[in-house]
Amino acid sequence: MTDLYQIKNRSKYEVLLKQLPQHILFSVTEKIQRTINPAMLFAAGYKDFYGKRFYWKDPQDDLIIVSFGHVQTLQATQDDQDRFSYIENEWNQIINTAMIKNDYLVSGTGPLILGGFSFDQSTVKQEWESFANATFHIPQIMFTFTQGELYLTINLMTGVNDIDTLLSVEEHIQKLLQSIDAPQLSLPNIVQNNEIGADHWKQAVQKTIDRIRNGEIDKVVLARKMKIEFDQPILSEQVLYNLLKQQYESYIFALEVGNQSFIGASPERLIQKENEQILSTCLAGSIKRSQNLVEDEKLGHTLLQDEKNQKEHHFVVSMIKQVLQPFCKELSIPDSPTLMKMRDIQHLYTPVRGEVKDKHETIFKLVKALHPTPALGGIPRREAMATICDVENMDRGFYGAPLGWVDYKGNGEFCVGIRSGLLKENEAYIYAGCGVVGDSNSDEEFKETSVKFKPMLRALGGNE
Ligand SMILES: C=C(O[C@H]1C=CC=C(C(=O)O)[C@@H]1O)C(=O)O
Repeated sequence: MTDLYQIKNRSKYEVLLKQLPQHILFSVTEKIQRTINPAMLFAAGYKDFYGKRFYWKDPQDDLIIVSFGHVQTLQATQDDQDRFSYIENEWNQIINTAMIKNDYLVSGTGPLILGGFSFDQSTVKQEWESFANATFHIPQIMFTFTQGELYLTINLMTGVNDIDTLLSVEEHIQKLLQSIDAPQLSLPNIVQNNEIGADHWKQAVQKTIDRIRNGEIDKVVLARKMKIEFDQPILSEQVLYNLLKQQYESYIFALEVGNQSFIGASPERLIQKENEQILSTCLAGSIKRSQNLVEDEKLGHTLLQDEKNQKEHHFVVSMIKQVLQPFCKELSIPDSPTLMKMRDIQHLYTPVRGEVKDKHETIFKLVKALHPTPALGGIPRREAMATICDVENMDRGFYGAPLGWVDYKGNGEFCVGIRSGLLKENEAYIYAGCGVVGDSNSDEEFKETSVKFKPMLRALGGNE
């Protein structure tokens, strides 16, 4: 049993809160001396915060964020609005009047917004009914695991009963810390497993190859989905535990919105910004892995030499370079890609580093300019998006979309939400796509998407 948790300086904050006007974000950050397993902490929030939890881990485990509750939701719902600028403006307005108590100059602490943008501004939401074109939350309670330390940020929007609110937040934290325990991990049983419209999808790929060969477009990324049904509701923590065990070299995320949860293990960074420094990733071009070391190396070598995959990759590198150049004093991009090896698949990988001209430029601007890169959309962007809309016959929702966090200085990080799925009570939808170019073959692309389903299928307890 842990000792009782108390907010440091609570009485000081109570005095302060009495003086603050209403509708102001009040945020305090403290360092706490406890050893906590982040996934168990996430699970401990099931009772009080189901539907309002968030989990984020970057590939190196440099930063892990676990949050509970929402003090404010920022959503873009209109189809004709610039959702990136809208969220940026809303967040700036909140920050401009906020009272922030954070003595630590540590990235990922203090008030943040957590969430993401949908892949496109689709009006048909299909299974994604709880997710808007942009869905971000300011959490009420947020734990940040970074640089070997643990930070706790508490947020509240000032109103009428702030002292009571602060007390109830303290109680919630106590309860969370006391209920950290190994959670019930056995997954529900799969009763049905359905690759939706497999034949239709292959035809769509062929149609796209024809358009590319006709010279209408250069590259389009096409995706498909599977629906998995369980005999009982499936919970974020059950899947999260498996992803953390099986895909630890990835970004691992879970964003709960009511009874839906967007969850995944993505190897792809869209953009990271910390003051002047930015980092983006070109990831495109894939081949399976082999258990046999020699065979696996051969596969990697084949991928590095393969013209079709090189072409797919090159479209991404040149677009990211073109988009980031105007923002940067300098950009550093290796001349040729290397391999990124994940458990089931290997990719061509090129990191892009830069130093921005204006350190106050927010990450929103970079996300807006980059999304979707040709690793998820295509070239030219507008025509590729129209093709996706025309032939894919599904709503991508948050699949393939920017997901991450932004702090009160405009810094943050977004991954690309691939190798992911949507949990919705007894159902899960999982998504996978691949780059189509002129020399693609629809059967081969189908096989590639089957490999890309594997991480989520395994985490859901399915046969891979
Ligand atoms: C669209 C996906 O992967 C992208 C990222 C890496 C490699 C890709 C490829 O080789 O096609 C895709 O561009 C997905 O996993 O659903």
